[in-house]
Amino acid sequence: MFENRPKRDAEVVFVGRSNVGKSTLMRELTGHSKFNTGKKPGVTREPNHFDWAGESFMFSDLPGFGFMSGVEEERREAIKTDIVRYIEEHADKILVGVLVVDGKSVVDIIDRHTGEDSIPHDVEMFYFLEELGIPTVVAVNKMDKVDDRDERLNDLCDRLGLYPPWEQWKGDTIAPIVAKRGQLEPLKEALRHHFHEAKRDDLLKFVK
Ligand SMILES: Nc1nc2c(ncn2[C@@H]2O[C@H](COP(=O)(O)OP(=O)(O)OP(=O)(O)O)[C@@H](O)[C@H]2O)c(=O)[nH]1
Ligand SMILES: [Mg+2]
Repeated sequence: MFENRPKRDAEVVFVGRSNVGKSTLMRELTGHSKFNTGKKPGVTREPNHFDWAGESFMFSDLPGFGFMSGVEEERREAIKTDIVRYIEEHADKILVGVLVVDGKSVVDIIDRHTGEDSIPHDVEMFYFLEELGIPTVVAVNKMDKVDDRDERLNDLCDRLGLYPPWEQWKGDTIAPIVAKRGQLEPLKEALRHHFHEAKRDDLLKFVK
């Protein structure tokens, strides 16, 4: 599983539920249209790596996790296990993990899945990246559909254990974007911040 990974020493991975716009985001970020996007969740089943000849860097769009209509529970669990293994295995190469969420629905989904002994996928993935010591940016996508912007973003911070107001996390952790329209500057800014922190200013050109 996931054996098509090019050998690169620096990588940014995109993770998130199915249909949140990961592939759209990759397409906009790289200016490349090879990524399949679609209305139907579960479009991406294998990682999509975007690398450059002669460069040590790549972006990787990992498959979506969580509910996908028409995909069996067992298959969904297998995809999630593969994602977790992939990240663990390549943690030393992963400079930044980008958790992509749908700004309109993420808080409701988190609240719906928070139980006595269950933790929602998005929150779990955020903590998982943190535990591995991978700097994490939450790309809050589809902000074009959100009216109560500040309230939504503050609620999301609260659910992720980040002390509100959300503005405190701007620039490194919380990045509201509209991938569909190429409005990605907050995410690019956060990526530049983390590249710089990792002493990889040579990579800034990929997020200009
Ligand atoms: N309103 C709105 N829709 C968006 C935005 N970005 C992506 N979409 C739409 O969301 C749907 C899913 O986009 P994808 O990029 O395929 O999502 P994905 O996360 O790669 O999905 P999987 O491959 O199933 O994991 C598409 O219909 C996109 O056009 C956005 O910023 N705003
Ligand atoms: Mg996709």
